[in-house]
Amino acid sequence: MQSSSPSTPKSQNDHILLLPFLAQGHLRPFLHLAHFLNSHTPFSITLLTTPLNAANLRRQNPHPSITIVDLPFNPLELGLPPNTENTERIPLTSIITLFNATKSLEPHLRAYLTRHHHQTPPICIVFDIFLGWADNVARSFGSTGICFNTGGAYGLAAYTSIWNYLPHKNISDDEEEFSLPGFPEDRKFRRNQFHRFLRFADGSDDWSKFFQPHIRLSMKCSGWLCNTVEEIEPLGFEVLRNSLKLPVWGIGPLIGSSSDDGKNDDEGCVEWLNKFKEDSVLFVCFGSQNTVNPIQMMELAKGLEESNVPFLWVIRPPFGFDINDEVKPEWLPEGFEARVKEKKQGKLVRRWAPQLEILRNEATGGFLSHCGWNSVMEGLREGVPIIGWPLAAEQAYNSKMLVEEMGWRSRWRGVWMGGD
Ligand SMILES: O=c1ccn([C@@H]2O[C@H](COP(=O)(O)OP(=O)(O)O[C@H]3O[C@H](CO)[C@@H](O)[C@H](O)[C@H]3O)[C@@H](O)[C@H]2O)c(=O)[nH]1
Repeated sequence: MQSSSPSTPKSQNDHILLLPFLAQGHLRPFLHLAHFLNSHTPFSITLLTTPLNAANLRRQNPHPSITIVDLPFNPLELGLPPNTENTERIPLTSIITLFNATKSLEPHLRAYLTRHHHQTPPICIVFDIFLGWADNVARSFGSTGICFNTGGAYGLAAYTSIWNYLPHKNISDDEEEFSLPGFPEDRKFRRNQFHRFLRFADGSDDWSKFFQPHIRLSMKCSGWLCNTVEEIEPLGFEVLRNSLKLPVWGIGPLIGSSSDDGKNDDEGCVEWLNKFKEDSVLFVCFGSQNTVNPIQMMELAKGLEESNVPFLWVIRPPFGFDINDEVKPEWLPEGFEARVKEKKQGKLVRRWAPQLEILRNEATGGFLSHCGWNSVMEGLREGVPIIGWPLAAEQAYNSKMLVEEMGWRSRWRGVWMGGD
C-alpha cells in the first residue's frame, strides 16, 4: 500500500478514515470532505481508495496533511477491463460489475486497519452509501461508521425509499401517480420518472441485489452526512430523519474552488466563452458518466442549432456505444460541427470541460444538465439557471426537488427521457 503524505499522524486514535465509492461524482466530494475535515477538526484525515483513483486524487490534493492510501484492486480478476477503477470510462451495461467489484475492498480495508489501527481505532470511518459493508468493518474494529451521501437529501430520501420498498412494483401504468413511503401523501411520483434500472427492479435483479443490502447496511450506522444545505431542501431532511432514526447533518455545499481534477482547459473553453456577451451561452453537460441515446443526441444537436443560441456542449458517445470512442459524424446532423463553428454559434468539447470555470464565466446564461448533485450545487452556487434532463440514478428526484420544493410549486410533468 502506498501513502502520499510524508507527515506523521498526530497519534493513532485521532484519525478519521474516508472511503469513497469509485466514481468521479463521489470521489471529488469525498476529497472536498477531506479538506473540510482537515481544516475544521483536529483529526488526521486519511482517504483510502484504489490505486488509479488515489493517484488522480493526489494530483488534486493541495493539502500534504491529508493522507491518500492505495487499497489494492485488480480489475481483471474482478471481471472488469484493464485499468478500470472508476465508472467514468465504463459502458453503463458493465457498471453493475464495478459496483459488485467494490466489495473486494473489504478485506483490504480490514488489513489496513489491522496494520495501522490494531491498538487504537480511528474515531470514525466515513463511508459511501454504496459501500454499506464498511459499517460492519468500523464496528468490528471498535470505530464508528458514518455514511456520507454525496447527493442531496431529497434525492437520497426518494432513492432509498424506492430501493427499500420498490413501491412501483405493483403499478401497471407508467403514468400512474403514487406516493413514496416516508414522503407526504401529496408528493407524487410516477414510474416513468425512474431510471431504467429502478423501473424494472423487482428485488431479484442484479441492481436490487446490490443496492438493497448496501442501503440497509448503511442505514444501521451511527449517522449520515449529506453534501447539501438544510435550508434548500428541508423536506428531504425531514423524510430522511424520520425514516433513518439517525442524526442527519447537512455539511455542504462541498464544492471545489476550480475544476481541480487534473484535467485542464485543453480545448480553450474559457477563451471561447470570453468572446460572448453576458448570459448568452447555453452550457450542455451530463456529468462524468451519463450520456444520452443516439436519437436524443441527434435531436439535441438539431434543436441547439435551430435555436440560434450560442452553446458549449461537452459531448460523449451516446448510450450503447463504446464510451472511449471518438464522437462519430453520423451521430450528428451532417456538417453540424463545422457549420456551428463557422457561424461562431457552438463549440463541442470532447469528454471533459472545466465545468466550474464555465459556470462561473459571465457569458454562461444557462445550464442544460443531467442534475447530478454536484452539477446542481455548482449551478446554484454560480446562479446559472438549470434546464434539467435527468438521465440516471437519483437525478430525476434532484430535478423534481428543484422545481417542486425549491422553485414555484408547479406540477412537474417531466417524463423519463431515458439516456440509458
Ligand atoms: O466535463 C465535465 C464533466 C463533469 N465535471 C465535474 O464532474 C462533477 C460531476 O458530478 P455530478 O454532476 O454529480 O454528476 P455525475 O458524475 O453523474 O455524479 C454521480 O454522483 C452524483 C453524486 O452522488 C449523483 O448525484 C449523480 O446522479 C451520479 O451520476 C461535477 O463536479 C462537474 O463540475 C467537469 O468538471 N467537467
